[in-house]
Amino acid sequence: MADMETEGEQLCEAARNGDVAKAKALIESGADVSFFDSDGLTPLMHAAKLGHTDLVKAFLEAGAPWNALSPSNQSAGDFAMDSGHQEAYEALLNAGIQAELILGTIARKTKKNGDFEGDYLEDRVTFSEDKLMDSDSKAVMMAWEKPLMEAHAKAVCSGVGNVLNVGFGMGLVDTAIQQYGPATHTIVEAHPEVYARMLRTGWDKKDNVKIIFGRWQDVLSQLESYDGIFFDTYGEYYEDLREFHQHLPKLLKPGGIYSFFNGLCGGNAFFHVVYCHLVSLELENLGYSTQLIPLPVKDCLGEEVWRGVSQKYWQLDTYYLPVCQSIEESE
Ligand SMILES: C[S@@+](CC[C@H](N)C(=O)[O-])C[C@H]1O[C@@H](n2cnc3c(N)ncnc32)[C@H](O)[C@@H]1O
Repeated sequence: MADMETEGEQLCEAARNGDVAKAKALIESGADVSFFDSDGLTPLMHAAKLGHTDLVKAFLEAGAPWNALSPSNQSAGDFAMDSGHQEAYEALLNAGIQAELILGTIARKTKKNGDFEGDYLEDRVTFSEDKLMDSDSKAVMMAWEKPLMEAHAKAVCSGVGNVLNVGFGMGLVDTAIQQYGPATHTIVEAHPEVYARMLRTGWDKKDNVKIIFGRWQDVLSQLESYDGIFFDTYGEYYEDLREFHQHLPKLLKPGGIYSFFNGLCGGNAFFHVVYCHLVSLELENLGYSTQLIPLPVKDCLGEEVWRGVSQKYWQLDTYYLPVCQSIEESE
């Protein structure tokens, strides 16, 4: 045990010194590449912090976890990114994308807005002026997202015509979509209380609105094809988003625009970058190009926003709004 610890410490030291030969010798003699030192840092984090790319690669090849987190919730990729070590950053980014393509260890196992037990659709929800919460005080939707929802609406309504939104929440995106006067505006919503509130507030009375109550997975046969589609559900996994994407060729008209709430790994800057790449790659394989439009969100996200909410689902300064369209048409 003591030996393992000493070897681990030595590996961290070799990482800090950029000593590739020493690090390789230690790894060969059985030193643990996933060792955390007394500061809670791994050899990979030390190497990334100081931009020792050869070591970053050697540790990754030896099986060091790319997604280990320091006590301040930073991964090796965050350290490389923050210190401006481009090469080390790219090596970590590639490792992250490859690992997630195969294993999906992060976002595939976390639901939107955090990991939680139970079925959200059977829970009670509470509405207040600035948020919609589930029974665990986790935010389903919050008013700070209004400018983002307006930007999403603008993107998916750029050609107006027929628009589809999946997930009503607080109706922010739908209110914005209405302002563009689409010919038809279809809304899919699965939560009975959210649906009841839609009826109470007259959404079913709007001329161009068609509400489909149910999980999108269960009502696909009632959907048509659309000029603009927005997707923003809650209590679902990354796998559900991927599954929705499989239906895009049927749901999106030629020339149509698709966008989704990009909250992927919103608690960690590097993981977020990995997932932005991953989702873009997966969409590309389906024939769609993805443009990520940066929108600053720091100013609308003071600490007070999260009062009473049990989990901050977004902690980054910039939101990357995805705008997807068929590769053929975007060329
Ligand atoms: C984050 S909110 C949407 C917020 C919305 N974009 C807005 O602007 O207010 C997610 C919504 O998706 C709904 N939802 C969750 N799972 C769903 C599913 N499988 N199918 C349809 N709606 C779903 C939730 O009940 C919730 O109303």
